[in-house]
Amino acid sequence: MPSSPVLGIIGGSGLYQIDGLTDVSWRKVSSPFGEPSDALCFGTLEGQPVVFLPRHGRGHRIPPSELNFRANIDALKRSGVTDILSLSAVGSLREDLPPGTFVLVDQFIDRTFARQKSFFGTGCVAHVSMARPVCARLGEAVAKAAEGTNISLRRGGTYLVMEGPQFSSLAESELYRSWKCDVIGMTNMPEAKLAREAEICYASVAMVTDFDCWHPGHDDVTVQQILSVLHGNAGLARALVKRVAPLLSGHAGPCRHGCQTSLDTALITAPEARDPALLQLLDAVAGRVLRR
Ligand SMILES: CSC[C@H]1O[C@H](OP(=O)(O)O)[C@H](O)[C@@H]1O
Ligand SMILES: Nc1ncnc2[nH]cnc12
Repeated sequence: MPSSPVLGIIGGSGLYQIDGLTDVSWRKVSSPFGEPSDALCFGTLEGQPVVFLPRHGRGHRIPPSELNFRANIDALKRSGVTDILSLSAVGSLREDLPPGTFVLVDQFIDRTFARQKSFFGTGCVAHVSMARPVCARLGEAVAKAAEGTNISLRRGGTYLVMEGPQFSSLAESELYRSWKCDVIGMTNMPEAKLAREAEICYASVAMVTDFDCWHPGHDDVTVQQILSVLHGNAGLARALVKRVAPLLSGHAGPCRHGCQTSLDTALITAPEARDPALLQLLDAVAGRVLRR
């Protein structure tokens, strides 16, 4: 069980480093699940140990479908991370969430289909709950950190995760709006599922960069438009992270929402039927429950 909190930050498009870290060192962390997106940046932010990972790698080399989400989460777990804050660019599916708005996501609809979605498999099967995919304790810290700033933070929202890399068609965008989704992006799944399997608290701040393609009053989405809004927002995102970090020191003991004990009720494969080779891969992610 983790003793003191370590904050992991996954930076999305436009966020390839964070400011204000002391004792900084970029270190490669190996994972039995393959190559993480980049080296991890270890440091201290406002007295709090943090580990930063640029989701697409520095220079934005890796597209959403080719991200090795398992290696990224496994490497963060091996680095002692207890809480992950994801920062992501998203399109808005609602008139009242204009570009520049930050959404503290609390639900996801996973429409991805070409990704490895679990650490578990034949030889060790697990089914974790994703009913509440976001950690309420970490989410609360993010909301508190935004108070008194000029960040426009909307608490709660459903993030539709599409496969990409192409943006959605008008019919798809309208379909997701009819499902009452709030924002659309390409990366938070299976990231959130894997964080849950690895017993790491996960919260996501989705930064609206565009109105996707449904909005009659706006041009269709382009990368140029997304990046120009994002560069405007990056300072606010960094300020938010700086205020979240010290709040973690108040998080004594395991998360009461169960994020850090999610595997207690998830494993179904009988001990004698487990595959030793898979168990070895699961050493960091599930060692807590597999070793007992
Ligand atoms: C550069 S626009 C599309 C790209 O941005 C988002 O990524 P991230 O969540 O890492 O900020 C979106 O999901 C797409 O991958
Ligand atoms: N409209 C959009 N669709 C998917 N991913 C995005 N990331 C930023 N804007 C997006």
